[in-house]
Amino acid sequence: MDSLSLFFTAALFAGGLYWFICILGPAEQKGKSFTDLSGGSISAEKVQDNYKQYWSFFRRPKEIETADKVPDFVDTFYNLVTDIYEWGWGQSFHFSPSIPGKSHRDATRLHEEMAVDLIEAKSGDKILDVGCGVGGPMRAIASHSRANVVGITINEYQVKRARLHNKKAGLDSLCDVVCGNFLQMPFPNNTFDGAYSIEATCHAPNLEEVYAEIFRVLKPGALYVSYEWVTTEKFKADNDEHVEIIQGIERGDALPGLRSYSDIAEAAKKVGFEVVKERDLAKPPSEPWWSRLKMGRIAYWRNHVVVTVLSALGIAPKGTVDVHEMLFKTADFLTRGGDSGIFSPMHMILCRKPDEDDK
Ligand SMILES: C=C(CC[C@@H](C)[C@H]1CC[C@H]2C3=CC[C@H]4[C@H](C)[C@@H](O)CC[C@]4(C)[C@H]3CC[C@]12C)C(C)C
Ligand SMILES: C[S@@+](CC[C@H](N)C(=O)[O-])C[C@H]1O[C@@H](n2cnc3c(N)ncnc32)[C@H](O)[C@@H]1O
Repeated sequence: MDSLSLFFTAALFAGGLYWFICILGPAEQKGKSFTDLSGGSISAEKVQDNYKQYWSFFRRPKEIETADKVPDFVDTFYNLVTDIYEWGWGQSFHFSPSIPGKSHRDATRLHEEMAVDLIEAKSGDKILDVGCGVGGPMRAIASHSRANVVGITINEYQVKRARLHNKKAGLDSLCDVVCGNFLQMPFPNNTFDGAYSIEATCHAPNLEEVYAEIFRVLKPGALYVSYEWVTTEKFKADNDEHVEIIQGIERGDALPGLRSYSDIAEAAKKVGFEVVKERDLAKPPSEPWWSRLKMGRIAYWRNHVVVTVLSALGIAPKGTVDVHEMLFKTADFLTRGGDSGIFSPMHMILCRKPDEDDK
């Protein structure tokens, strides 16, 4: 080959590689590059073992009897997936209805702002984010309302990431993050002027327990909104395909058993909340929340190749390929859950803690 052909072949190869890695598919990002995918707080050599432990625990969620072990395994799950989520999805770990003509980023922000508008948060208020991830929603909500937001997550690595992002965004004076279990929160009674949880309380083995804890830390009269993962009225427990989809979602998302939409308000009322509003935000006229998952499919293949190469080169921990493959399959179950209408990740409930004099 003469040097000119060699030059053009190399240029073509480099261009193709650049297109494959950097341009193809949604590069949501980020702050997280594919070259620094880690196992969160788990050391690189233990990622594969932790993945195996996670998998054997959540493989049959309906059979989980030791509810007290769930938070630890959820913590392991987030060590395994946090970097991949940030890399392939962004800093907000939740879905939102698609909005024609708007980007995913804008649709995500509007879904987050709706939560804070529902709880009427305003400048100077102290608001709790229950299960805050790396703080995408917290930052959007703090800049929209100028309220002070305190987030809690079980995962120490997410605390580190969230604090870093808060600082970079210049929002660290409004946003604070603590590591802890939302079933036993390190806050005194009657601390917060409002609270929200976005696709997080689905990890609680018992919804009443987490709602009771949120009720305890809210001031009387304060509002709480939650976007819950639920099976809808279309889910039929005697339909094998429905069961397969729901189990697939539970396994790939660290859920100790999905709840029915009809259990949500019941749990809220049991702990003392007054239910102000309840609505499945996935229902028409909302556009499908799962179209973003469907559209990303080619990029997931690209990501799979990238992760496999990085893992073979020892840049990403061994086990990252397994975790990525699990997420790949989960995306399919979630899409089928959306297409069939048997599952919603945004069943919204707005509650109020009654005023002292309402008693
Ligand atoms: C609320 C929860 C998480 C919801 C979503 C943020 C995540 C659910 C499934 C995740 C993903 C699936 C496929 C991945 C893809 C294979 C990879 O290449 C890039 C990242 C994904 C798109 C990843 C991103 C986050 C999700 C959409 C649960 C846990 C309660
Ligand atoms: C899917 S993520 C959603 C994060 C965030 N709400 C968002 O939308 O970006 C779920 C979050 O719940 C947190 N979580 C799950 N179980 C928890 C527990 N027992 N205590 C505290 N946080 C928990 C996880 O650590 C994670 O941050």
